[in-house]
Amino acid sequence: MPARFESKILSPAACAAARAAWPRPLVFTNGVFDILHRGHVTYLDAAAQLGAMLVVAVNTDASARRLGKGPDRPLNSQDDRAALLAALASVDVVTWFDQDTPLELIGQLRPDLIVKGGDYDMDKLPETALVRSWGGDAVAIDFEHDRSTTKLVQRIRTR
Ligand SMILES: Nc1ncnc2c1ncn2[C@@H]1O[C@H](COP(=O)(O)OP(=O)(O)OP(=O)(O)O)[C@@H](O)[C@H]1O
Ligand SMILES: O=P(O)(O)O[C@@H]1O[C@H]([C@H](O)CO)[C@@H](O)[C@H](O)[C@@H]1O
Repeated sequence: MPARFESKILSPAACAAARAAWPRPLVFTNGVFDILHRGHVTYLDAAAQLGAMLVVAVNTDASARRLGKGPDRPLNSQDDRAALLAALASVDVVTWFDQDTPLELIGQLRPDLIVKGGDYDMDKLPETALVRSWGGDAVAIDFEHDRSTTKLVQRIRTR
């Protein structure tokens, strides 16, 4: 019996087909989310409160590997990373992208707001100009918890 949250995980094509019926404002965020931590779930809850629906896009394993976060990263597969995100009450839909950036997917879904954590300067992201081109906006949510997957991996490795 699949867990109820599995139905939140949609392909990019399914998202593009469904988006016209989605409530607005539509909030979009993306990331690798390799080992989910308190910083992730806190910013995702804040992102969800900025609109009517939150879509989270994860990098495929191949895309994540090209980011250079570490030779053995991601540790968790795309499917597992998507499942953990889908299990969160603040997340309405999880999808994925195989490119180096979510630019193409954002162009297909046309969200009203794109969100990242406070480690990003949104004005430097190409996706910001894209979302602003149709009147949307881009915000970075300040960290409330000093966590990172890399730090967790390092702690596990040096125990
Ligand atoms: N401590 C944190 N608080 C709030 N948001 C965060 C935090 N860490 C990462 N984020 C955000 O979570 C999303 C996913 O980031 P990512 O998967 O790179 O997390 P990470 O912990 O930084 O991982 P890594 O250490 O592997 O880079 C991004 O939008 C990022 O801005
Ligand atoms: O988990 P991360 O490293 O925050 O996710 C990356 O975010 C990048 C960001 O959106 C700037 O474009 C993105 O390009 C990259 O593909 C990862 O999702």
